[in-house]
Amino acid sequence: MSREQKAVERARKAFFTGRSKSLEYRISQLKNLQRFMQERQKEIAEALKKDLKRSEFGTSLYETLGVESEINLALKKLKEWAAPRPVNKSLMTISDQVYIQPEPLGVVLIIGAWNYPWAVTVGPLVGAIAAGNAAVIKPSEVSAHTSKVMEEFLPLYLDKELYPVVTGGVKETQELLKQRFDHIFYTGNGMVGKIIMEAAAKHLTPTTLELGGKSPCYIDKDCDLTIACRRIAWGKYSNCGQTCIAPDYILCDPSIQDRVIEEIKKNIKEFYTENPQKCPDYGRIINQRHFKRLMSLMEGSSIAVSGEHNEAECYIAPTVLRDVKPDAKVMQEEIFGPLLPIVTVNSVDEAIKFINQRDKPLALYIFSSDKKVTLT
Ligand SMILES: NC(=O)c1ccc[n+]([C@@H]2O[C@H](COP(=O)([O-])OP(=O)(O)OC[C@H]3O[C@@H](n4cnc5c(N)ncnc54)[C@H](O)[C@@H]3O)[C@@H](O)[C@H]2O)c1
Ligand SMILES: CCCCCCC=O
Repeated sequence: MSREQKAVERARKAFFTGRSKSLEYRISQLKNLQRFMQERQKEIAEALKKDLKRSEFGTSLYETLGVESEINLALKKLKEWAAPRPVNKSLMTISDQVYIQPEPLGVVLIIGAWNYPWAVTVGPLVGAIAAGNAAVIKPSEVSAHTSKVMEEFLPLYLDKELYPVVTGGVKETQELLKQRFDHIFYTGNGMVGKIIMEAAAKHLTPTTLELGGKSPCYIDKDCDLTIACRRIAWGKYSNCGQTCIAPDYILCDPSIQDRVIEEIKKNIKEFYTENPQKCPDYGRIINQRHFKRLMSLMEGSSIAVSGEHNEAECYIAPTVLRDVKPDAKVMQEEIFGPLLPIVTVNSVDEAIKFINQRDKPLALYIFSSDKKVTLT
C-alpha cells in the first residue's frame, strides 16, 4: 500500500471514530491551528523568504492575517453554523419535525498552489476542520520550503490521523487522486484542474476548483489616471505579479498610453525604489522554469519600463510593455509575473469586443468616470 493510500485510509478510520464531529473537538483543533500560526511565525516567514523572497510584512499581510481571521471567524460562528436550521413544512412533511442538520462530508483532499501557499492550503483547512471533516493536506512541491514547514510542524499541533500532510509532486498527487474522497478542494492552474476533475469524476466526488486566467484592465480616457495606475501597479507587482487576480494587461486609448506608462513608472519607484532588486518589499519569481517562461513571453515586445532581470536570482523587475499587438506571445496565456502589456484600443466598444472575443476574465478592472461603462 502506498504512503498516500495509507494516509487516506488512516484519515477515514479516524473520521469513522466520530471524534472530528464533536464541536468541542473541532474548536480544540482550530485553537491548536491558531497556536501553530502564532508560535511558528518565524518558521513560516523564513520559508516564504526562501521560496518567494516574501518580506515579513508581506507574510503577515498576504498569508497569516487572513488564515488567522478565518480561524477567529470559525471559532465565533461554529455553533451557529453547526446548528439545525428551520425549514417550512409542506404537505409531505406536515406531521413531521423538519429541519436541516449540517453534517461533515467525510474525508476531504486539499491540494494547494505555491503563490500564497498558506492562504490557499491552510485557509481551506480551517473550513474543513470547522465543518467536522478529516482532511488530507497536499501542499505544493513548488514552494518547497513552505511545504517542509507544513510537513514538519503541523502534526505537532493537529490530530495527525485526521489531518495528515502528504508532501511530494505530480506522482504523489496522482496517487492521492486515485483514492476516494468526499470533496476535493484544488487551487492551481486550469490544465491540472481538468486532471483533478477527471479523477474526481471516477468516484463522483464534488470538487471546488480555484483556478487562474486572464484579468484585463480597461482605462477610460476621462478617468482619474493617477488613481487607476496606482491601483494597477499595486495589484500587478505585489508578489511579483504571481497572484491569481493580478491585472494581466491594460487596454487604453492611444492618446493616454504615455501618461499611463509615466504614472505606473512613478508608482513602481515609490513602492520599490529606483532599484527594486535591492528593495526588501519586492519578491522573486518562484523558480527558473517560471523565470524562463516569463523571459520568453517578453520576446519581441517593446519595453517601456525596465525589463531588467537576473536569472541566478530569479529576478524580473516591474516591467511595462507598450504598443503590444493582440497576437503577441505575452497576450496568449495568463502572465503570472511582473510583465504589464499595454494594448491600445480606440473606444470602449473596441475594448469590450477585444475582451469578450478572447478571454473569459477571472477578474476585470474597469477605470472610468462614466458609471455606465461596464463590460458585461
Ligand atoms: N483562484 C484562486 O484562488 C487561485 C489562487 C492561487 C493560484 N491560482 C492559480 O494557480 C495557478 C498557479 O499555480 P500552479 O498551478 O502553478 O501551482 P502548482 O504547480 O503548485 O500546482 C498546484 C497543485 O497541483 C499539483 N499538480 C501539479 N501538476 C499535477 C498533475 N499533472 N497531476 C496532479 N496534480 C498536479 C501540485 O502538486 C500542486 O499541489 C495560476 O494559474 C493561478 O492563477 C488561483
Ligand atoms: C491575500 C491572500 C491572497 C490570495 C490570493 C489568491 C490568488 O492568488
